[in-house]
Parts: sequence; C-alpha cells; structure tokens
Amino acid sequence: MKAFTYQSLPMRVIFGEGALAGVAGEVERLGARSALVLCTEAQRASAENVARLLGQRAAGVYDKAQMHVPIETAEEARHVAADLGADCCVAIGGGSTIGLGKAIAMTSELPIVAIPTTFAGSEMTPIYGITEGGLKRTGRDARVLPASVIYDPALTATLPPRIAATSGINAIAHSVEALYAQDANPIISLMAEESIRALAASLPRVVANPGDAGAASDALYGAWLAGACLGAVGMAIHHKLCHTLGGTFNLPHAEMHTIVLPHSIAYNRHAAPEAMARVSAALGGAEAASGIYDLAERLGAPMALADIGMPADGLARAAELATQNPYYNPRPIEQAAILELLRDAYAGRRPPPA
Ligand SMILES: NC(=O)C1=CN([C@@H]2O[C@H](COP(=O)(O)OP(=O)(O)OC[C@H]3O[C@@H](n4cnc5c(N)ncnc54)[C@H](OP(=O)(O)O)[C@@H]3O)[C@@H](O)[C@H]2O)C=CC1
Ligand SMILES: O=C(O)/C=C\C(=O)CC(=O)O
Repeated sequence: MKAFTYQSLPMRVIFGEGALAGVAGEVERLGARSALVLCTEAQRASAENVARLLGQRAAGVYDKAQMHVPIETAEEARHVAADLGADCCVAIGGGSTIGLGKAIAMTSELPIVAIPTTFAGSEMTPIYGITEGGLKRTGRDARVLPASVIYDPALTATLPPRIAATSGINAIAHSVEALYAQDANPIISLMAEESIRALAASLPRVVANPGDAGAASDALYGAWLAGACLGAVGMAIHHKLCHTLGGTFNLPHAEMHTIVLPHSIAYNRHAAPEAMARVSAALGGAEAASGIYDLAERLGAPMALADIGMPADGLARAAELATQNPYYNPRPIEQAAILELLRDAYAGRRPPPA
C-alpha cells in the first residue's frame, strides 16, 4: 500500500430517530448558554421547535439563510449573533443554513451544532462558501467545522422527492471525487464506496416513500460518509464546475450537481480506472458515468442544465472560468473538452458507453 496521511476531524455525531431531542445537551456540552438558531424562512417552525428544546439556552432565531451564502446575509447574521450575545449557533436545515453558521463562525469562532435536513454533507466539512459580486469564494478553515452534528432521519422525511433525489446525488458526487482525489487514501476510499452503495440503494426507496424511516436513515448514513469524504480529501473538476456554475449563474446547487456529475465522471473515466471500478461496484455493476445518469433519471431528477436556468450563451464563459486556477484532476483540464462536457450537460445527453 502506498504511503498516505489521514486526519480524522474533531467532532461529535449523534445519529438516529429522535436524535433531535439531544440538542440542548449538545449546546450544554459545549459550555454554551446562548444559542442563535439559524434556518431559512420556510423552516422557521423547525427552528422555533429547536428553540423550545433549548429553553433558556436559546438566544433567538435568524431565518434568512439563503443558498450560496450571500455576503450580505452573512454580515447581517454576524451582527445579530453579536447583538444577542450568542455564544453558539444551532443550524437546522440544508447546506445553505449550515453554510450560514460557518460564515458566522469564520469571524466569531462561535461553535456550531449542525442539524442537517438534506443530504448535502456540509456538516461534515471545514469548507465554507460565500458569494460576493457574482463569484463564489470557497475555502477551508478549521473554525467552520461544526463541533457537533445531530442526524435525525425524521428531519429529512419532509424533503420533496426531487430535492431528496438531487441532494443525495450531491452527496454521491463528494464520494466519487474522493475516489480519484489527489490525496485519496484507503480509509476515505472505503467510506466513499460504501457511501455510494448506501445512497444508490436507498434513494429510490426515499423517493418512492418519503415516510420510509429505514430508507431515510440509510440515505442519511450515506450522506454522512460522503460529507466526511468531502471534508477529508480534495475535490476535482466536478466540484470546480459546480462552484463556477453555482456562484456565477446562481443555479440550484443539488440539481446542478446531479446534472453535471455523469459528465464529469465520463470526462475522467479513462484517467481514473480504479475509481471508476469502485463506483461501478457500488452501483451493482453498472458503468460509472451512465450508471449515475440512469440512477438520476430513475429518481425523476432534472437531467439538463437547460432545464434549471443555465443560459446557453453562458457555457463558454463557464468553461473559461472553470479552467482558470483549476483544482487537481486525474485528466488534464482542457477548455475545449470542458466546453464539450458542459454542452452535453446542457442538453442532458446520456454519457456514451466507456
Ligand atoms: N461547505 C460544504 O462542505 C458544502 C456546502 N454546500 C452548500 O450548501 C448549499 C446546498 O445545500 P442544500 O442542502 O442542497 O441546499 P438548501 O439548504 O438550500 O436546501 C435545498 C432545498 O431543500 C429544502 N429543504 C431543506 N430541508 C428541507 C426539509 N426538511 N423539508 C423540506 N424542504 C427542505 C430547502 O427549502 P428552504 O430553502 O425553503 O428551507 C431548499 O429548497 C449550497 O450553498 C452549497 O454550496 C453543499 C455541500 C457541501
Ligand atoms: O460551496 C460551498 O459552500 C462549498 C462546498 C460545496 O458546496 C461542496 C459542493 O459543491 O457540494
């Protein structure tokens, strides 16, 4: 086995049906006494329930979390936390809400208790993303890694099937890229393959029956593993493309990942054969690129960038931006080939056989 480094991330995880009831204990364990509860407007009722569970340890609720964390929202939330004298944030929601908690932690070092309600996996990473002037800036900062994560499958039960499907494939994308990461290692690759297997097997059950607690639990387990992979190793062309498309064209995050992933895999299919074999094994033998495409289609996910608001005349610009300061990738990043990838994703074409 080749030499590698592996560093586990310092956090505590509670997983299971009813785990939400432990939120006050997690805040207390951090030594915090005044938690700002973060959410989106639509999930305010969930946040107010968390505040009730926190009792005297609740400082208030801030309900303006938004996708891609606009800097204006981040700065307003930072002021609210300071004005309330918050000494902790509790983020209940998807990656947008957890991302807001990270933006507050970046400048205040307030610890985060993350309560994910999608499969995005942000709770497991020290990665932040903040959007300013139409460009999304991402980076790694130990201060933004949540101190505690509460996974309660009941909280994903209200996810609309389309969101559950695409958020699950967002998680699969983390694991796919972890398998061919420049700093890939056997431990994370084991987690990545298991993550893809668990998600590919459970997402059809979640979409068919959102109330299936066992399916939700299996999907959340897969998302946890995927998030841990994303937090532990570097990403490649697929995540670079999605950050470019998300930040510059403000496309819906999980749908964008779902549409682009099969094409990113196809781009790398001959440059990372071992990774492709592990994706295929996790899919039960299907070829990696077309297997992910077929899974997404079976889940009823959108399959074309054209259908989620990508302007046709933006493709060349996207290819140009995505190839500036590119992430590591197993295959060399060539702008013309990336533009072809984006055109296939724009049209929603099924990747050709390997
Ligand atoms: N830093 C990191 O490591 C990572 C960051 N991200 C970031 O996170 C964001 C994407 O995360 P994602 O979770 O996909 O997006 P959101 O948090 O925006 O959630 C996606 C959608 O799901 C809805 N939703 C969430 N939870 C529920 C629920 N329990 N019931 C019903 N609807 C629900 C939201 O509705 P509503 O908005 O109305 O609440 C929203 O419409 C992006 O900004 C991305 O960049 C993603 C992965 C990793
Ligand atoms: O954009 C961020 O907040 C940082 C990372 C991610 O979104 C990972 C991903 O693209 O799913």
